[in-house]
Amino acid sequence: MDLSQWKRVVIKVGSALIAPHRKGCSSHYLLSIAQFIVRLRANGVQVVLVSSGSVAAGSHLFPETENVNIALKKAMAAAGQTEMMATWDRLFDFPTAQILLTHGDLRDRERYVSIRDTIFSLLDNGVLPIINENDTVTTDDLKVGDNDNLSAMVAASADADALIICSDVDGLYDKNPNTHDDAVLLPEVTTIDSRIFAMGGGATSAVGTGGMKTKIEAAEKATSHGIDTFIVNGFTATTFNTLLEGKNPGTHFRPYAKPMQEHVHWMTHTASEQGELVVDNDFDTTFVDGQQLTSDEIVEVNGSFAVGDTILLRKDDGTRIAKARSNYSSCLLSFIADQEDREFAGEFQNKTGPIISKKNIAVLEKQ
Ligand SMILES: Nc1ncnc2c1ncn2[C@@H]1O[C@H](COP(=O)(O)OP(=O)(O)O)[C@@H](O)[C@H]1O
Ligand SMILES: N[C@@H](CCC(=O)OP(=O)(O)O)C(=O)O
Repeated sequence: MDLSQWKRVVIKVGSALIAPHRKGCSSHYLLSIAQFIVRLRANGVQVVLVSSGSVAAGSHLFPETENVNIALKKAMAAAGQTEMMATWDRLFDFPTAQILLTHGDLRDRERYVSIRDTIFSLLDNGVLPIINENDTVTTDDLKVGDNDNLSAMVAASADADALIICSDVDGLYDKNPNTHDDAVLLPEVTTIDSRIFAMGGGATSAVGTGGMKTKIEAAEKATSHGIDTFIVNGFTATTFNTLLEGKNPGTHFRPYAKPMQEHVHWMTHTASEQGELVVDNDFDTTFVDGQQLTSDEIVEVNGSFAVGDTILLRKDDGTRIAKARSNYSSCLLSFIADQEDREFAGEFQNKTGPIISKKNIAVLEKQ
């Protein structure tokens, strides 16, 4: 871990640190995080903050504690968000900016690029971006659902060197330390595999979302982009002094030695498929030597997608092969795949170009 190499860092702060008693925001734990941000910036490191806590911060404004439905949670988020932003803003003597996002924004390539450009413009002008999910407008289909995964998507979009997830525990343990006295902390994780995923349970606090499961998912997203990822305890000020000394105070997930290319990473970890192409079971999945998918190999076109949308390629037996950018709409693909005259279909495709281009294919490793 070499802090002097960090140019850009994303720090994610969990709800328990923002509103520990659900009586509005408290700056109690945020002070040491704010000091850490100030020190990093003084050392020339650009910082992006992903802050949870709008629901936890706003809940005290609503007397209803039983039957908290989705509409009420959204109202808490709307009210808590301003309180949370005001609390952060008071802690800094430089400007802050609020960015509220949904998965619908991040999975759209144009909007994703626009978000990235905005983050860079803010950073280049000394403004601290503070990001949260736009809870009031999300639907099941549109939301990321937890800020751990959101912070990893943000870290990838901002091309960060490190992602620091500040939580209410010291890091990843081999089992939940809140329910197992014999749980052991893992200081370092080099490979995120099913064994690591099996360790991560859900949240046990009243305010957290996702627990360790979503933090491990976030670490997988970030490390595959080449980003050093840490889960640390945000309750203790020593955490941040240790980080500034270049030491790891929690769990360090090592980045991939060979990170994915940027657009392949986005397709794999951020974009969600708008439809799917089902291909023959004997389809060669290596995509080598300029080999191209032809309409002859398409068994079925599912869903409705436009040119440029991300689609899933899967075999007839259900095996997920790859995510790719479609150069054809679902209508056009159905049309050529349904042609009985295969020569016409072949010629049509030769003239129109490849259905998917090699540079826009993200092969899914876990098949
Ligand atoms: N293997 C594990 N190691 C550490 N914490 C775990 C583990 N499994 C589940 N957890 C739970 O994850 C919680 C942290 O996640 P969460 O409550 O979502 O916090 P945050 O608000 O910081 O995102 C811990 O308090 C703990 O209860
Ligand atoms: N967007 C939500 C936070 C969701 C979330 O992931 O919370 P946490 O597990 O505390 O990071 C909010 O602001 O309340």
